[in-house]
Amino acid sequence: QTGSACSSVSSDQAFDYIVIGSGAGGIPIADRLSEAGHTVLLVEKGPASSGRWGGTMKPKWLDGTNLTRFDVPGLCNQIWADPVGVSCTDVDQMAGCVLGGGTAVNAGLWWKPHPADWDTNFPTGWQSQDLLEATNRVFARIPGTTHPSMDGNRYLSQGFDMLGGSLDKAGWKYVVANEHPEEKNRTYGHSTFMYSFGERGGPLATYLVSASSRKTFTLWTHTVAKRVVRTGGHVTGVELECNGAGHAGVVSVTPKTGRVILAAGAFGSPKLLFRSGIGPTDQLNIVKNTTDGPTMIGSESWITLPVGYNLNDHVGTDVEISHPDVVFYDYYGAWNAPILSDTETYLNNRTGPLAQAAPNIGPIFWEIIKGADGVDRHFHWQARVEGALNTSMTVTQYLGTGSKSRGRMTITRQLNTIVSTPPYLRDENDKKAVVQSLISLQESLSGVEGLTWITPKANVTAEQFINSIPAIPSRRGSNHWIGTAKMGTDDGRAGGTAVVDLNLLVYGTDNLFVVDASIIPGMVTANPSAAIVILSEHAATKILALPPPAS
Ligand SMILES: Cc1cc2nc3c(=O)[nH]c(=O)nc-3n(C[C@H](O)[C@H](O)[C@H](O)COP(=O)(O)OP(=O)(O)OC[C@H]3O[C@@H](n4cnc5c(N)ncnc54)[C@H](O)[C@@H]3O)c2cc1C
Repeated sequence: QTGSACSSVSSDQAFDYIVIGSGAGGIPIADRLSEAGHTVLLVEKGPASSGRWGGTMKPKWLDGTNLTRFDVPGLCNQIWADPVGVSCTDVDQMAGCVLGGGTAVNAGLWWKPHPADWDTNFPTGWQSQDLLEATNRVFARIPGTTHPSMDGNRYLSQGFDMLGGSLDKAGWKYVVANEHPEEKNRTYGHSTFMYSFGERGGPLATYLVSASSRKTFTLWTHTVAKRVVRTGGHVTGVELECNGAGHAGVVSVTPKTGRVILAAGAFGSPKLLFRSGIGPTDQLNIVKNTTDGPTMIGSESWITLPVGYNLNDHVGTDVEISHPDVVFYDYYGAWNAPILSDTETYLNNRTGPLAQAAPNIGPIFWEIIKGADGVDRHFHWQARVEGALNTSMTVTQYLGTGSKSRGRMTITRQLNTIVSTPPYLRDENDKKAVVQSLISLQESLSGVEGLTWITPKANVTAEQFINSIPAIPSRRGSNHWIGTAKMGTDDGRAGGTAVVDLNLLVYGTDNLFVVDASIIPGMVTANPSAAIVILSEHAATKILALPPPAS
């Protein structure tokens, strides 16, 4: 239904491609498809974020500038203090529902993937060799930086120096990570961020800028996609829900040749599939019993696929250490009561602590541990200056590539998505490797003068500690959700595990694709946004090469 504040979609308008969701997956592919000469509509349910796109959310000290909270690296953790109007309300996890999705709200960590990230879990055509060109294109546009402040200095680096120096003494090797993505075993380095010119940067400042310069590109914010409209396996348009602003009605794709790309994230894309009658029968029956029921596509046209299974996230384990050298900076305080000289240097030159990600992230370090099952498990450790004391560092261990545990997401009667089976440490060898990796860190830091372990305490073994933390998202979650519309050759309609094929086409359809974190078969080593942008680039090449659907 069209509400008064929503513009109705005109029925004579059609787009070659409709991309739903403007996150790490959606923006790059929308740009590439429009670059190829197609008409592209990018639909985003949230409001503008970055000032460049008309965003307005900001603290007082940014009044009079075109910057918002999303643009200033030092304000990136504001999402935790004040998520209202920014985070998704239909997902039981933290996710950005604004223009840019996760790339607008995240901490900007930006990693060139280790070759094993592709080679371990991805199928033919998606191996590290196949992804080289896409990787180069992405890093040419968004190179990332290890020193975001525009004067090249790193501010408040005491924590980095103490912890990095200690690892160095224990034999870990310093690397510039994105120059040597393959060196991820007992190595450490500075964080790399997608920031540019002292601001957030990333897809919003690159791909979206080039897309928007083309007449063929259209962006609709504040516009919620409800479902795709389809006849059998052919999608003819997208139904938009009025949520008080934006567009409403059914927007069509170009007859016969048009395509729809779901890029609404690891929860948003499955939700759209469920509401479009695509998924496991139990989930479709739930949707059938909601307000969607009367207009939902008939069960004779349902496409049964394992959407929502294969859910994964980095399993996170926080430890805390303290050292007298470490200096805390109150990044949360920078919202209401910033240090004036720091806002000045930031506003005047994009320098100083506010040009760096809160809460002073780094060092990052890596180790690979072989499990009893022979599988290499990649660990990514991420330190930040935050914790119980002013001299604390919280260090999060993430288990990535090689992890075997999986969970499931489902939908509720209220049409919210939930993590119904958390994916954490369900595999014994995952758990053993996590314990082993913690022991390895404890050993490496054992001789460091002045260093105190706050968590785990000295009288708790690594195993007891790991077992003591509940395997639930609030305690182990990393906001790196993937896998709910898995890519593969084993067609899920025939009992396989895959929802999309190697061109990211949803099985059982001829013009519906998924291009976001959902399609990733298994976890990558580090924070995943760069990997998702790379796969979006690669997907564009594949989709553009496909012949149009047979009419
Ligand atoms: C707080 C936080 C911090 C993070 N930090 C980092 C980091 O430092 N580095 C890193 O690499 N990764 C980080 N991540 C993870 C990373 O941002 C995500 O993995 C990535 O953005 C996922 O990309 P995506 O395209 O799958 O989905 P998203 O980026 O989530 O984009 C999905 C988009 O779809 C929109 N949408 C959803 N449903 C609909 C609908 N029905 N209609 C219209 N639009 C819809 C959403 O509003 C959103 O804009 C972080 C994530 C969070 C939440």
